[in-house]
Amino acid sequence: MLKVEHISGGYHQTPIIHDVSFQVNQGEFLGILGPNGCGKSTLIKMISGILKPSSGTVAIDDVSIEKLSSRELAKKMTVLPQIQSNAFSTTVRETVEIGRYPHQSGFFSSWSEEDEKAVQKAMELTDVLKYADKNLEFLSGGERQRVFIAQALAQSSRLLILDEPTNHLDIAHQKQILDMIRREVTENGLTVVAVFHDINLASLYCDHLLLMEAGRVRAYGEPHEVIIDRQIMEVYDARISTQAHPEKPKPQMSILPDFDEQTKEKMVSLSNIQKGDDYIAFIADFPLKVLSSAVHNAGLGWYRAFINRTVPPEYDIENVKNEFLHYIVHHGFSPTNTVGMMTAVDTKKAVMKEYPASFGSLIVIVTAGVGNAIDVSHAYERKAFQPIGTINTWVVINGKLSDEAFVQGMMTATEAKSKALQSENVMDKLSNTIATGTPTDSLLIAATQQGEYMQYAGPLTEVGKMIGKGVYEATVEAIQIYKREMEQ
Ligand SMILES: Nc1ncnc2c1ncn2[C@@H]1O[C@H](COP(=O)(O)OP(=O)(O)OP(=O)(O)O)[C@@H](O)[C@H]1O
Repeated sequence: MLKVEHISGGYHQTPIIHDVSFQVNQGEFLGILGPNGCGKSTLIKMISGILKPSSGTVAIDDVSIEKLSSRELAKKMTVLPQIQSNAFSTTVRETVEIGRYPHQSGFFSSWSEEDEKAVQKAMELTDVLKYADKNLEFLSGGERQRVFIAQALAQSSRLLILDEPTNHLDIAHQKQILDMIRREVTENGLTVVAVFHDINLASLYCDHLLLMEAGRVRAYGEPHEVIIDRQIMEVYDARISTQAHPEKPKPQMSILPDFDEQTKEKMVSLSNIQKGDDYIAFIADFPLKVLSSAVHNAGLGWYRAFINRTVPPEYDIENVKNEFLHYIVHHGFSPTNTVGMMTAVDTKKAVMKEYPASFGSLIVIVTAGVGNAIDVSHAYERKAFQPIGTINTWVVINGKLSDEAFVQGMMTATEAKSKALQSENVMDKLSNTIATGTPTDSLLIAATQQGEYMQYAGPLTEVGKMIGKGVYEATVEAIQIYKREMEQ
């Protein structure tokens, strides 16, 4: 559809673009990224015929744009430049109607039903119909932006070139406009080239990305091939870190700030533990990075408090999310800053241990109910699910863990827990084999993310050794407490 081959050029004698080539097929969305002044807008001007390259060619459907008249070009390609916030004296409808000019012929108005429909549809898609008769000067920057997007859509060409289409827009309208453009791309074969400053939006909505650096192509490919930590950091000269998007296979990045408000390293200890009537809590005065399989706020996040509460055996598990939220609020914890777990055993009997270590220290807190322990390798033989009986394990580390260390820490802790069940001869009553856990065990690994950096937490690392020893010893003790209770 659009083929750019070896274009170079700039303004007067100043070269800006150097040997840029790429191709966009029909029904594809290409995002152009790059730092301020790298030449994105200049490239857009060259693609759209506003600025002539000193060498190289731009072709649409294999026809060089130089061979097309401006009206022919406008029918094939719509260009929405960066919007300037000048005063405008036209109405929204009149502005959108301008998009239909390439379709008009002769001196006399040839406004057709098709023109009318295109204008109406464009205003509907961009949510500006409600301002149709308002003057542009009375609209906000974001509302105006949507009017110009409507104008571009009304032009009904098959190729849309947009320079920062979503700046000025709030997140709801960014999403609405980009969802709408994406739908036109996927369902109706529209081809789009757009400049983005927001790397995450570009990753989310584009099929391919072109990353520019000083007028050249630094990287081109699918978002995962372009949004790579080191590459983005080098091109933008800013520290970032990439993560998975929660729903789509499109990498997202976070800015890593270079300021540090904290002067003194903060530590946690067993003194951070508080016991309530029916819960045990670990409360820090700063957030810890946490990976957990809790009931409330599971997954990876930053939290200041963890609670493990006792619930009665007849607890209604169906309503657990809502009920737990109410419990947290009712007990004065912040619902967005607290991780919550539950157990049928008495949390006052939780085993709490602290281990000094070369990297800082490690705290382990375990509650164990093993009445319905199972051997995971025989679990497939079971039908009924008995939710009562849980081993809840917290491992809190004074140290800084990498993501892989968090995952390895979970593995190390799980292995240590299973070994404790083996040592204590806890049986799966159905298979009559040694149990490995219970059906509802929860695990939490938390780290202060200060002090020594630890890349790994496997069994033979310093932190892994302490996790193995601590979780094993605490779980053995918790099982022994449980057994004694059962005997009484
Ligand atoms: N009309 C012009 N005449 C001369 N130089 C220009 C002109 N327009 C832009 N430039 C220069 O060309 C270079 C690239 O500008 P361009 O606007 O293409 O960058 P950009 O990547 O779009 O930047 P931004 O992210 O800030 O919008 C800059 O150094 C700029 O000063």
